[in-house]
Amino acid sequence: MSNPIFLALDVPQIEAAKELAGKVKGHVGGLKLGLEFFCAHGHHGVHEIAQLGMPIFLDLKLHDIPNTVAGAMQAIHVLEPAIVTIHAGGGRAMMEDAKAAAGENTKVVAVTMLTSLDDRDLSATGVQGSAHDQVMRLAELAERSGLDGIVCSGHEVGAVHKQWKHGYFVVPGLRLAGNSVGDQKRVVTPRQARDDGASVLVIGREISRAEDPLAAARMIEATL
Ligand SMILES: O=C(O)c1cc(=O)[nH]c(=O)n1[C@@H]1O[C@H](COP(=O)(O)O)[C@@H](O)[C@H]1O
Repeated sequence: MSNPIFLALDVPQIEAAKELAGKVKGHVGGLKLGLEFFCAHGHHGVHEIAQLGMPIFLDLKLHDIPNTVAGAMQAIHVLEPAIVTIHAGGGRAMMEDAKAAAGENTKVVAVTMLTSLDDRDLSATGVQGSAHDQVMRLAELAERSGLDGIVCSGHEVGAVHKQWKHGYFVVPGLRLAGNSVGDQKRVVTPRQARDDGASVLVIGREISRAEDPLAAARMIEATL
């Protein structure tokens, strides 16, 4: 089984990102480049990181009208990302058009409810019900829209996996027991997420902010 860990390279400098990725090479299965990195370095930055030879997860969380999101997907086609994120809240037509515009080797996954939000945050946006209900609802919509999978927290991945047998499930918000959660609210351990059916484990600060990132990556790998 391939290593499910994707390291979130949430740093604005290319050299720092390369150095961090180089340190943990062989102990993570891929690299995630998000808004911070992409806004700073765009295609050039992605090419630089892709040279390290690991699968690239382009976490752009696209959310706009269908035509605009499809155009953005076409514009990143050339980068051949293994995974791209869009927001499920953009609705069915947006998700369908995003998938149609993506390269055939790119998995398009929809963010359901960010792991930094809890039930109270959801209610403050005017949405009724729990985080669990919201994730299940949006997962069903993403499946019907023809996407490859979703992004959700480890609190929901077990239930989503039962409902969507062959889905591809990306789980961030992962912490080792007792570690600081920071801005995350729906958190589980990497092992728990894996056992409950996560396909990809997104890990950022547990590795990137560790005194010894290689030791941290190896330790997390060993828990799986
Ligand atoms: O799409 C994501 O990757 C994502 C979705 C989500 O709901 N929560 C979430 O934390 N993420 C990303 O996962 C990473 C988590 O970082 P750490 O909390 O440092 O492990 C960040 O790069 C976030 O942008």
